[in-house]
Amino acid sequence: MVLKKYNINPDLALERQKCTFDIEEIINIFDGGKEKTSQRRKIEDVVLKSGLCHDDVPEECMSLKERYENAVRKSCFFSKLMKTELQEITGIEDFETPAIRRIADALFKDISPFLLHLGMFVPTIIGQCTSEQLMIWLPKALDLQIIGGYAQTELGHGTFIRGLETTATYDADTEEFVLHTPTLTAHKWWAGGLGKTINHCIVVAQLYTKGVCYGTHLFMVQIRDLDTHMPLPGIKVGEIGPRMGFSSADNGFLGFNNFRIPRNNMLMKHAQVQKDGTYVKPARHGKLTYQTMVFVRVTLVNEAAFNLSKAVTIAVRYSAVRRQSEMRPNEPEPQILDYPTQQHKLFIGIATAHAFQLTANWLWNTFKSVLSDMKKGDVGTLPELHALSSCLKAVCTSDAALLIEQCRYACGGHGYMLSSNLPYIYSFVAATRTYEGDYTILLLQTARFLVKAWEQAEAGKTVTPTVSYISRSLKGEKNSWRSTDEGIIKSFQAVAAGKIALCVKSIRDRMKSGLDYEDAWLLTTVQLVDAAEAHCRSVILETYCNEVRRLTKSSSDNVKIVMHQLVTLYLSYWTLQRTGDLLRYSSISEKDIDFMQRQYEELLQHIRPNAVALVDAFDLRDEILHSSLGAYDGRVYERLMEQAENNPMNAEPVNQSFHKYIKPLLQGKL
Ligand SMILES: CCCCCCCC/C=C\CCCCC/C=C/C(=O)SCCNC(=O)CCNC(=O)[C@H](O)C(C)(C)COP(=O)(O)OP(=O)(O)OC[C@H]1O[C@@H](n2cnc3c(N)ncnc32)[C@H](O)[C@@H]1OP(=O)(O)O
Ligand SMILES: Cc1cc2nc3c(=O)[nH]c(=O)nc-3n(C[C@H](O)[C@H](O)[C@H](O)COP(=O)(O)OP(=O)(O)OC[C@H]3O[C@@H](n4cnc5c(N)ncnc54)[C@H](O)[C@@H]3O)c2cc1C
Repeated sequence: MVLKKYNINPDLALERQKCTFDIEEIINIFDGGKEKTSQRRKIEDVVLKSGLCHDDVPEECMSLKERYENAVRKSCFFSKLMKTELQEITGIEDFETPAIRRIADALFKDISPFLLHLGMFVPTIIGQCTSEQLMIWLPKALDLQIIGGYAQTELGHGTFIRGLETTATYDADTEEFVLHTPTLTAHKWWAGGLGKTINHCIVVAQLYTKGVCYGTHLFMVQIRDLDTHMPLPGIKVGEIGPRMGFSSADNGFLGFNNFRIPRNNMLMKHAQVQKDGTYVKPARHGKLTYQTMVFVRVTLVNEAAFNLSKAVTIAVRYSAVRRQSEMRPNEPEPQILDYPTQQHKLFIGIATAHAFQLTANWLWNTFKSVLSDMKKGDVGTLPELHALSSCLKAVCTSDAALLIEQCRYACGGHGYMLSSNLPYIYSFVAATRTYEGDYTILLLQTARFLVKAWEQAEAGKTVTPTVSYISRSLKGEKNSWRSTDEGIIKSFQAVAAGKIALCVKSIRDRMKSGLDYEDAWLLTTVQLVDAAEAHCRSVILETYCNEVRRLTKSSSDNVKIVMHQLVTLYLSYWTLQRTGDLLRYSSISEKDIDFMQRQYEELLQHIRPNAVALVDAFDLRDEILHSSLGAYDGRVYERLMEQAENNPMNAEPVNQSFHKYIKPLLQGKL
């Protein structure tokens, strides 16, 4: 759609005049510096000027098939743009993924069918191939001569990877693997792009050689003819059917009937099968084939932050424009943003988007540093990365989904319109809580790490920095509540330590009463999930505070003030959300809680004048927001009417169903 130009809504114009800080300063902080902001904007200009974002009919009014075809068209032209013009016009050689990621949303209200190609296929090639394999597949994948996906999940198993049923049996005579789908439940299910788009995919299958099963391994499989795109003989492939979101991502199913691939198509960076069928197991760590999942979990924290920032921008701008009810008799209707309950719904969204974005950047740096350790042969930091990426993925996607839904509530009935874009943003983020490891499953992974860390600390061993609070707790350090940033973080750590201690005690007590470890663990899993979530909260709170302090060192005083107000709001919000835990595990008193409640309410008032400026500082162009409620000019009603008028349902004054059914019904002739 072409966005009509309107004058700025007067309420929104006034809001912007109230701003106390330099918006550009905050934009630069989140982009990683002035230079990066300017690069990102250049990339956005190129894509927006390309005409690629235009749709003749709003995406939501297209059929599923039309949506898919439209998304393929755009994905192809966008890929071409990335390879050619973007590089030439901007002169930027090393594309910053966040900038490309952000502008991709100007093209796709839903999901690109190429998402998995860039999101998992290419990263798996990079992380799992030998250098010879890399030279064969990476250039082709980057140049889009082949398009791929990642087919791990099956109809019968997603979480439990060891339970996957697809087999890859080595035939030493022909030096090939035979891929086979032995049962209905062994069909690959869900892989993005698999239904109709991709011609290659990474397949996760149980490896058999010399009659022995060595567990799941990764294989590069061509599934379609490169010229005709027909499925190759022995391949059954298709789309799984309509879903809550991901409508244009053609998630697919895949079955193999004794389908043969060359030996060299097993990705052999970590484990190998030699020509004679001898299996060489990974030298360093048994779970290195899970690396792409760790990578995606890390990027999903960023996705949570980005999508939440979109939702809260829409809802805050709308709330500044929308007037409803009265605060006092005979006074004009206030902007709904003036209601403290509305501020309570929304300002935590702004603070959370900041907290998650800074945590995502920190986690990304941790990921890079672990990769560099692993390149040197040291896998010692991998368990901590796995524990961190698991809980952060779980908690950030889950919180973001809840807060995005809260943004929709904050927009009343209009938030329910697809043109608000809030339902799309929600359905995308809701899926991130499940895929790449379900919420509960990932928290249980973190819990394993925490229980082990507890046991290590108990044995007097040093534990890694993110769990050093466990050692302090074991030394008997008592928590004394202080309502400062540091004091609150320490108390949240005391909560996490207290919960881990109780889990360890429960497991031990249950074992003393005769249960084996597995049953004792199983019966404690409700507490274990809770403990892992508490640990994650303490990590987010600490990272957010540290990063804001670090990044605003040379900022102007006003930026320092407003960024710190958001930090304090976040800390106060979570204190009030977790008073039960804090009363149990820290020395917080009722008086302290009253103080925190008052502080929280005062902060809502302090942040109120800067609310619109704070969401402007996410620097999200209208074309990325795709929202009738959230455009920069605040012309909400004009856009709602525009989208109603453009609705294909209104193209004819009388729908044919009147003549076919209603009229006969009215006349008693049906
Ligand atoms: C246009 C530009 C666009 C740019 C694009 C960028 C944007 C990106 C955004 C989105 C793109 C992606 C879209 C993705 C769509 C979805 C894809 C998918 O969902 S793929 C499928 C994902 N599936 C899963 O995540 C399955 C979850 N299950 C598991 O991970 C595992 O089964 C398990 C639950 C972890 C259990 O595994 P397993 O049984 O094998 O292990 P255990 O016996 O439990 O554990 C043994 C020890 O191993 C440790 N462990 C487990 N996993 C890991 C790991 N990954 N790394 C390191 N260590 C691991 C585990 O903790 C145990 O340790 P110990 O306790 O024994 O020490
Ligand atoms: C939009 C979307 C896109 C996807 N894209 C891909 C893709 O490209 N490639 C791919 O391979 N997969 C993909 N998936 C699949 C996804 O990874 C799985 O759905 C996900 O990992 C969850 O697995 P599951 O569906 O088997 O759920 P299940 O494991 O069946 O989970 C169902 C419930 O059981 C609980 N549960 C299961 N096991 C345990 C346990 N041990 N302890 C306690 N509770 C348990 C879970 O917590 C959950 O509440 C996609 C999924 C979606 C929704």
